[in-house]
Amino acid sequence: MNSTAVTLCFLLRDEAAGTHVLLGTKKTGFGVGKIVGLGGHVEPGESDAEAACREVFEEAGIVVREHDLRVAGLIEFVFPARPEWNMSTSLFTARRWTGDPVESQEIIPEWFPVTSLPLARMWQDAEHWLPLALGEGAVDAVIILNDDNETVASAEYSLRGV
Ligand SMILES: Nc1[nH]c(=O)nc2c1ncn2[C@H]1C[C@H](O)[C@@H](COP(=O)(O)OP(=O)(O)OP(=O)(O)O)O1
Repeated sequence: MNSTAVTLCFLLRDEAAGTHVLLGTKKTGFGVGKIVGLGGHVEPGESDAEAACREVFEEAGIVVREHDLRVAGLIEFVFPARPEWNMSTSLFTARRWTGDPVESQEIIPEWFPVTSLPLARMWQDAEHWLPLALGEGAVDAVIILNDDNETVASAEYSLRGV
């Protein structure tokens, strides 16, 4: 499958009210208007982990070190009607970082309880894989979108390391 390498990185913070995850409203580009994870394209010569750290800094001003990333899985997003949008997406979580989230040109960052994710405002497929990726293991998934490039035609996933 010819797909673009991208990353998503989910910062997790334990509070009295429970664990929260940093997501953000996309202001530009792919998925504009949706609440998404922080992340983006892996540049040539970069590892997935390097790209995740760079994107978190560019999109929210937060410094995450590679050794504080936990591998949370791999998702193939398949857009049969727009194969040029196909993405192979490395997922990470992190519980240690430096700084407070700041709005960037791309993202308005916001914390959400992991037990109350804003799924209605996210990509429709997120309900299938995001709760699993934020858990203890790692999720491997293949999400095939319908020709509207929004709704889910099929979602197959399995859990690693639980
Ligand atoms: N079906 C889907 N569900 C989802 O939750 N996230 C998806 C998705 N398909 C793609 N993504 C994510 C993966 C990746 O982090 C992001 C696309 O990368 P970017 O945010 O970098 O896109 P942009 O077009 O804004 O690119 P840049 O101009 O390079 O920033 O969209």
